[in-house]
Amino acid sequence: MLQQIQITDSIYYVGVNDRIKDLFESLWTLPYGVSYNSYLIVDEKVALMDSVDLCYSERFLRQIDGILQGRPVDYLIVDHMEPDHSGSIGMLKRRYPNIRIVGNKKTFAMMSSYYSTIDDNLIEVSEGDTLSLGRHELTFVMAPMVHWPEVMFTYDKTDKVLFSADAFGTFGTLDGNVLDTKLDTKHYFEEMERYYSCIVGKYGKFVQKTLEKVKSMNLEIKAICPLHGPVWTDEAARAIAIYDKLSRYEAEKGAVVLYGSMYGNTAALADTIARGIGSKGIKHVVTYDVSRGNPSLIIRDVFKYRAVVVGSPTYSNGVFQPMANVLELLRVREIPDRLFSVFGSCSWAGQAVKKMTPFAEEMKWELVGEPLEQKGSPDDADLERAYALGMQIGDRLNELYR
Ligand SMILES: Cc1cc2nc3c(=O)[nH]c(=O)nc-3n(C[C@H](O)[C@H](O)[C@H](O)COP(=O)(O)O)c2cc1C
Repeated sequence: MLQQIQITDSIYYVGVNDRIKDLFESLWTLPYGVSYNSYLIVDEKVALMDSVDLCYSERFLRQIDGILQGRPVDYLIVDHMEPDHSGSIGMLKRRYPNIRIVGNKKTFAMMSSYYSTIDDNLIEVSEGDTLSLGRHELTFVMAPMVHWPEVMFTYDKTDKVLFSADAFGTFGTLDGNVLDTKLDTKHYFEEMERYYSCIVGKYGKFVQKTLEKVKSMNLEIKAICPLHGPVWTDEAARAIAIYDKLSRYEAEKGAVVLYGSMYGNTAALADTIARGIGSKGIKHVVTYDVSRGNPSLIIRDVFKYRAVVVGSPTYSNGVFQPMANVLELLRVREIPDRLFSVFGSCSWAGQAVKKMTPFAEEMKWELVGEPLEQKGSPDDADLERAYALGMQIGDRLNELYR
């Protein structure tokens, strides 16, 4: 029989890798692919923890069959309804007609909207409810908005495993192994920052609430099983620390310089401002051309660094569209407490700088320096003003991170 991947004596990994999807949520690049994780607890009763994207149902069911050898799945625990995890519920229901589906009130409201035919054998649970599988006892912990409103965690008291839905998840397929102790975790941790910022980033307050709640429960946790990426055992504390830091929006000393440019004028200002910042000893200055830069890296870096500097040419009386798109991506994430500076270029009637400047107020960010706009190609005086703006940003960063 094919060797199965075990997390504990009676918990198996039955997830799948996706290297075909090129954009997660049709937005975020996947250079290392992504895994959809699911876990099987084999006891007197069998429980399956979430499912996988519909495209991978067949492979998923084969793995389950390989472990169960004809036994049915008794319970499907739905910690998260997003289609990359709930997509195979219909297949499971057809394969195991008596399967009982466990979720909370919000889970089932969503289930009826996504899969209207799945309406029987539902077990509704609330905060703190338990379910015994025989030896294993599962406790349900609500984690609303740790991505979606219906999200819950499931804690297995017996093996001390926390099934954490999308929390502590990361991009990247699971190649060769599943447990952190058996993987080179370096790129998973890098991808974790990008995953968190783009996927969960808007919901920092809710992540904090759930982290505090789980902490106050004093659970002994030997393994965290998220719905994407490695199972965290030895490195669980590091994964928790990253989620904690990012959900507090804690920024490092550094600047992200974002610009759009058709003919190089705004680009020249951007490089000059970046040098001004660097001249003050700021080592982390990351500059992106927003027409080409990967939006997920831009968002990740705005989560990471304190200063955000944006530059745009005036385009048809407004902000250059690629920059407007980036500002919108940042706006919806409601990242607090950043420094903000604005610059731009125009030819006859500048509008971009004027229209971008109120973004500071909207986000409650601190505006550093005078917004800078020049006409046509920047001359020496313009470049000197740009350099001085960069120095001002560097000075402010040095003040804040003494
Ligand atoms: C399609 C298009 C629309 C523009 N619209 C305006 C405008 O409404 N007002 C203005 O002052 N300049 C306008 N400009 C001029 C640019 O803002 C100006 O050339 C600027 O310096 C370009 O900066 P860049 O070299 O960074 O692309 C427009 C240019 C183009 C190509």
